[in-house]
Amino acid sequence: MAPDIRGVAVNGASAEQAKVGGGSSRAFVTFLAGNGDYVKGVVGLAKGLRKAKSMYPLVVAVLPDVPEEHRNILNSQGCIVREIVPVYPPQNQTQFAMAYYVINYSKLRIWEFVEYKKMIYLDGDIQVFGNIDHLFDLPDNYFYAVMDCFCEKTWSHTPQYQIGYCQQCPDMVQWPSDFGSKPPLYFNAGMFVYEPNLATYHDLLQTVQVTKPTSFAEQDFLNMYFKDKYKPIPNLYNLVLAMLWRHPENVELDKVQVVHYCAAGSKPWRFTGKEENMEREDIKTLVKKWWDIYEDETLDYSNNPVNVERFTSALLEAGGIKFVPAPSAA
Ligand SMILES: O=c1ccn([C@@H]2O[C@H](COP(=O)(O)OP(=O)(O)O[C@H]3O[C@H](CO)[C@H](O)[C@H](O)[C@H]3O)[C@@H](O)[C@H]2O)c(=O)[nH]1
Ligand SMILES: O[C@H]1[C@H](O)[C@@H](O)[C@H](O)[C@@H](O)[C@H]1O
Ligand SMILES: [Mn+2]
Repeated sequence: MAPDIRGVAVNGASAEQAKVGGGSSRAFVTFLAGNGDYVKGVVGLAKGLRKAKSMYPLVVAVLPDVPEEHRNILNSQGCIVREIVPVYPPQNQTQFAMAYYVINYSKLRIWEFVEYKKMIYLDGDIQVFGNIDHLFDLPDNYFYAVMDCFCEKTWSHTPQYQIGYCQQCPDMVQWPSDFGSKPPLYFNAGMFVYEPNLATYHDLLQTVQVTKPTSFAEQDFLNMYFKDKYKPIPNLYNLVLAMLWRHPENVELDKVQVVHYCAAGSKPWRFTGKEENMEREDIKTLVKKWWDIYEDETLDYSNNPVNVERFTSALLEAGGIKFVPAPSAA
């Protein structure tokens, strides 16, 4: 049987580097909480990354309330399961845009994964339809993510929504001068490229404890914290579905690599088609594409010895050894 090398740093970070940070390896990372159906999203994502022939593993940061059974499913799909301790924001009367957003503060723990030099965070309700490994090559020391859209009802508590201003079409409605300065560019925190770092990690945790929680929870917090390091990347790396009806002129659907099923009613594993906009053909097609990956048994980790070969190859090459795969028995 092929060795299980999922936990091994693909690009050769040493144990010492792993302890202090600055490791040289790369991985995708997602977040999972609770015993509900988001585990399906993560399984879909693991299979999508495999279909896209990504070189890098998927780490799943799980809260203690994720049941053993779900962790086993993730392991059997080749994921690296890492338990994290929940992070709670300071007590407050905040109304989150969605009540469960409070758990997302725990995402801050992923800055602690310093055995990886660079990581790409993806929400569990994201699917990749193309290989995005090249994003790991973006210059270091920035925070890369896609600009959000302010047009959905989840934004109705904000001045942006109330005056109809969206950074996706900044010239349509001018920012009124008596509203103070225009807000800085704001990213959707369902996908981002970042570098784990212990100093940043401790500072994030300290800062969050003295920051008033706001409606988009850690997404608002990360926007505030990284505002000087943020570099927008094209929306084909995180298509927030509402863009399809709010800003179709900014979407080139055939080029989209990463789809974020975040619009109300769009989670593929719960899809009924009944909610507003969910009857659209483009939405139904994207939901079907998610299911095609989720149900494709050839994408299961157990059916992918090639996957193990690819990791082995990357590992050996990092050590200067050329890997020659054994001829297939078929
Ligand atoms: O019961 C749950 C709920 C959420 N999640 C995880 O938390 C992520 C965020 O939740 P959603 O994807 O449902 O939320 P949205 O896409 O609407 O949220 C957006 O705003 C949030 C504000 O907290 C986060 O920043 C999130 O990453 C960003 O995409 C999920 O993908 C999933 O990875 C779970 O594991 N279990
Ligand atoms: O994080 C949120 C969430 O993903 C919502 O579904 C979307 O309407 C918002 O634009 C975004 O900021
Ligand atoms: Mn999401």
